[in-house]
Amino acid sequence: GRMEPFATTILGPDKWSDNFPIANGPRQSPIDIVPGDASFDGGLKPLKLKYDPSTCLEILNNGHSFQVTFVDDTDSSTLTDGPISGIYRLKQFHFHWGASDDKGSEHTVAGTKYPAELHLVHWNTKYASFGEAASQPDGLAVVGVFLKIGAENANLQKVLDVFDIIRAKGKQTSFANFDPTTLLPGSLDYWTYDGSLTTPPLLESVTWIVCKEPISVSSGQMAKFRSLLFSAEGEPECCMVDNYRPPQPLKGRAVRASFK
Ligand SMILES: CCOC(=O)CCc1ccc(S(N)(=O)=O)cc1
Ligand SMILES: [Zn+2]
Repeated sequence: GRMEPFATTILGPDKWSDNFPIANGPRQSPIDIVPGDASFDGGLKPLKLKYDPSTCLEILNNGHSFQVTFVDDTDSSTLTDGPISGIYRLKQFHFHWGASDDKGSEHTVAGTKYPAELHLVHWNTKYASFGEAASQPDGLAVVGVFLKIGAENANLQKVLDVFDIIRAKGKQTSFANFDPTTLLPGSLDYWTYDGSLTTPPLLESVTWIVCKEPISVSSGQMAKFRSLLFSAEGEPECCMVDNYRPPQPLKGRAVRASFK
């Protein structure tokens, strides 16, 4: 059946290349972002994120993270400008996190790991669907936002409050009228580079847009993330933690900065 990318009992990131040889490809994600090596590009536009909360549909535990999915049959929730051209539609957002506050993000900044990282996944409407876009070099655009330990995040809490319903793999529940804009940092300064999905199928179709400024999360809220399970009901309980892929080789790619 479908491979569980992170479940410790099966295959961790080091084994993915057996089934997905692209794991050793030229544009894999995540990467370590070295600010001093990023080149400022004055041609990069500000990100334009326009989200309609009424497109928010449900929240589910898919066995390797939890994700909030959106209705994407119209241009109601979109990403435009920034480093991309055209219109990309929001499909879902999800997170990656660690077993403790000293790790959990996928991208790192000069080697610094954050306790978690938010991914807002968008697909290029020049293609017919997410699935088709996911196989194209310009098919997807993912906005990454780091989470840093600090004040409790009231907007994030709205998501954490339904965790008891989706604790086990395969559980889902309706989740309406959530505005993902409330999870964005004050500044939308970003780094951008050409990369991939960070979990199988690891397709090299993602324009990565990583925000420089983190949002806050309290240590107690991080503990709530860790109450989710990789395992399904009736299976031995396996805490959903460390569902992040470590940084991958840059292989000559340029990382551009939208800011000086
Ligand atoms: C074509 C089927 O492909 C999928 O379902 C990929 C889902 C998927 C979406 C986003 C990401 S991430 N962490 O790179 O933002 C990984 C995997
Ligand atoms: Zn992700």
